[in-house]
Amino acid sequence: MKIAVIYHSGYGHTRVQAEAVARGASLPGVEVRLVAVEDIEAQWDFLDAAQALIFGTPTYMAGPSAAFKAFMDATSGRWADQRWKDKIGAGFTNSAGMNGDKLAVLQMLSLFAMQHGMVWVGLGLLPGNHTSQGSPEDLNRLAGFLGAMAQSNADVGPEQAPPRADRETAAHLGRRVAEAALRWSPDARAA
Ligand SMILES: Cc1cc2nc3c(=O)[nH]c(=O)nc-3n(C[C@H](O)[C@H](O)[C@H](O)COP(=O)(O)O)c2cc1C
Repeated sequence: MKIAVIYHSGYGHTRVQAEAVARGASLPGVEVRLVAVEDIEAQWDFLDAAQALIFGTPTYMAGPSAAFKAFMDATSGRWADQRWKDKIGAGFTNSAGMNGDKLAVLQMLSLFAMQHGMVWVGLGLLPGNHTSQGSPEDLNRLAGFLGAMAQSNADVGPEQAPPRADRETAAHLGRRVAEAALRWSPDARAA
């Protein structure tokens, strides 16, 4: 079972989120590879062989970063022959605003996966921090559903942001994708 976490991070915050996704996806029998889009040329074979692809980008100007969009565009040959059809897909994004238009990015990532004929796995968590009993320490404190959201204060580095709740939310997504891929794979069904 192979899972690739493909991400871009301009200043390191989304890399922290990507590492948390990879940690969560690292179940027994699962090989997880973190792939920065800068290194994509050496990783296409791994992506093609993977059962699940998890996409992550910072939210820049209400969309994915230009570097991540360049990766998306570079997959058009694979789209044309639907080489990634039926792989599991999921997504995450990080930005400075609590909202910051992160949903627009998750929508774009999910549509990207749909164009490839993939099977999208959402976060699968109820919202945290949305009642008087809630706390910013809650999982899914940003109340995303389509994927994992994280928020990083704009004046601190990746050693401080995104905070633990968002890192654990990211790990939850990674674990959920790995579990879904294990259920979905024909090899797992035969076992
Ligand atoms: C060009 C640019 C555009 C940005 N646009 C947004 C935005 O639309 N919404 C938001 O909340 N934050 C925005 N930010 C803040 C980043 O999303 C935030 O700093 C994030 O943590 C950067 O992640 P990174 O360190 O992985 O690059 C923007 C930052 C940059 C550099």
